[in-house]
Amino acid sequence: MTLSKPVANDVHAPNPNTDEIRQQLPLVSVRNLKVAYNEDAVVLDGVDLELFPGEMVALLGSSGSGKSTLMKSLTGFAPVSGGEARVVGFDLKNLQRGQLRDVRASVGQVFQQFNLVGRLSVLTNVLTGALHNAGPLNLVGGFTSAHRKRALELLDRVGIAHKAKDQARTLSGGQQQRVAIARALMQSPKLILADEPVASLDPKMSHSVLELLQQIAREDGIPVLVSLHVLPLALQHSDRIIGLRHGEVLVSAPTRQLDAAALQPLYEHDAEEGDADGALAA
Ligand SMILES: Nc1ncnc2c1ncn2[C@@H]1O[C@H](COP(=O)(O)OP(=O)(O)OP(=O)(O)O)[C@@H](O)[C@H]1O
Repeated sequence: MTLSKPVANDVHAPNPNTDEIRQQLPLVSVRNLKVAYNEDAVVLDGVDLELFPGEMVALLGSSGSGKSTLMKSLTGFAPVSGGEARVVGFDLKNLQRGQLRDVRASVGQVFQQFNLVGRLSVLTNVLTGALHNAGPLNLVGGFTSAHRKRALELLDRVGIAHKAKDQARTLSGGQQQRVAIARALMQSPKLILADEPVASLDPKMSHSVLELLQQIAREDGIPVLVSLHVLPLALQHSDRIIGLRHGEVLVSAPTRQLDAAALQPLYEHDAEEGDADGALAA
């Protein structure tokens, strides 16, 4: 059985829209960001990041460099201790009452461990994505036929409509990640954050899931920020790469200008921990 859906445009070719993309307003604009959990735990310092509609941006860095923290700061799960952070039109340092909920409703999230409810059907898992925007719905009979139609369309788009009635826990890892992506799309997100979405998948599935995210970025105009540990995957599946080292941006460039050697400094001095070797593996 193959999980690969035909890709409408060639995601292996350089994004033809790269120059036009950067003439639009960014959906994420972070300047001089500092994240400190406390005085002794400054995790990010002086980080700049912009995400534009339609681009897939890979976030690289060795373990502990701050990738997850940067993603968490964009949805208020890590504190913006200094600098500026604007996300989908909201100033995270000056949110009005209720606006944090609005930010989170606008940001689809995909995780390494999929975070599905295993005993529920695939369809119900996708439907839960609608809860972000839908007020007091509940899982039992609370969804409209329009919700169900949309969820089925999304399952078809990610290539697993035939699994809609199956329990989520019976699916393979690659299939579960596709369900998680469909659930994120059910939110009608303005931005997608994917924190190590392929770390639990084999190489073939990893390519397949990253192709899907790239396709969504391009076709829907949604920026996708994806953290990765494997450089060849980042080089193949992103328009731009941001590299963190000890909480600071060391690399920020279009992917076409980079190669493995240019990214190596992100992992230097960590070799004894095995991080560089792991990152360079295909
Ligand atoms: N809630 C917290 N309180 C204090 N320190 C934290 C907290 N969360 C993370 N950190 C610290 O922040 C640093 C960066 O962690 P983070 O999880 O962002 O790194 P990462 O690059 O995502 O790592 P990995 O690739 O291993 O997931 C680490 O030193 C970590 O111990």
